[in-house]
Amino acid sequence: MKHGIYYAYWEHQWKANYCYYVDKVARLGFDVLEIGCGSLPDYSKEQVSELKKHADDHGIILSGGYGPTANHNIASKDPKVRENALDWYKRLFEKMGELDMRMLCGALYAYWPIDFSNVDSKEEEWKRSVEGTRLLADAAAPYNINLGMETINRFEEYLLNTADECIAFVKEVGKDNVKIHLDTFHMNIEEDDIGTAIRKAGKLLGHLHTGECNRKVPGQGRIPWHEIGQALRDIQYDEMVVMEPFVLMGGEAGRDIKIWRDISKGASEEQLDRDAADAVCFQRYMLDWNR
Ligand SMILES: O=C(CO)[C@H](O)[C@H](O)[C@H](O)CO
Ligand SMILES: [Mn+2]
Repeated sequence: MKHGIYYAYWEHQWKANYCYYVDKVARLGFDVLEIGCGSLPDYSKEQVSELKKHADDHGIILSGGYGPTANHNIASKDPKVRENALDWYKRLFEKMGELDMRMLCGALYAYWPIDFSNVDSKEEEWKRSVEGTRLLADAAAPYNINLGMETINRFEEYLLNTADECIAFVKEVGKDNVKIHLDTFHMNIEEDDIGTAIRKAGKLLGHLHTGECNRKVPGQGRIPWHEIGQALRDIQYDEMVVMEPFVLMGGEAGRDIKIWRDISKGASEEQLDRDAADAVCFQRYMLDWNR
C-alpha cells in the first residue's frame, strides 16, 4: 500500500508548482503526491522533465486527480464536446506517460461539480458515459494508465453516488484499466456501511481517497478507520491510499469543494505540514494491513 496526499490541501487553485510539493511531501513521510491534471496537457518538455526529475530524486510516485470541467465531459450530449474532451485526454495521457503516472482519478465519466439545473435523464447520461469511458480507457491503455471512477456524493455528482452504482458502471464498461475509486468523505454521506462497500468493491477497487467527515486530515474526526482498515485487509487492497484534506477557504478549490469557513482556524503552512505528517503516520497505522 502506498500513502499519498493531494497537493490542493495547501492550495486554492486547481494547479500549482508541483515540484515544490514533491519536495514537501517527501519530507513529510509520504510515498505519493497526487497532482491536479488540468494543466498537464499544456506542460512544456522542460516542465515535464523538471517534475519527473524531482519525483525520481525524492522517490515520490505521482498520481493524477482531475475534476473534469464541463468542456471535458466525455458524456456530454454534444458530440463536439465529447470529441474535444477525448482529444484533450489523449494529450493528458501522453504527458502522464512521460511522468510515469499510472493512475488518473476523479469524475472522469462526466464532469465535476455538476450543474444540477441542467441534467439529462440518468439513464441517457449513463449510456453516453459508459461509451465515453470505454474510449478513454482505450486511449489510456497504451500508457498503462488506470482510470479511477470516483464515487461522489449527491451534492456534487449524480451518476455514481454509491459503491453499488460504481460496481455496476465499471462492470458494464468492462475494461481492465477502469477501476472503482472510493472516497471516505463521500462514503460517509452515501453508504449504509463503509466496510461493506469496500468489501463489495473488492478487487475492482483501484484507488482510495481518505478524509474526515468535514474533510480534515485523517485522525482528526469520526470516520470509522478501524472498520475501513479491516475491510482493506479483507480485500487485500494494495494500491494507493491518498488523503484529500481541504481546510482552506477561497479560490477555485474553496468554491468547488464548498469551504465556507476557515476549517484550518488560521493554521500556518508549518502547522498544515505537521498535521499532514501526523495524518500519514495515523493512516499507515490504521489502514496499512501490510505494514
Ligand atoms: O473528492 C473529490 C471531490 O469532492 C475529488 O476527489 C476531487 O476533489 C476533484 O476531483 C478535484 O480534483
Ligand atoms: Mn476525492
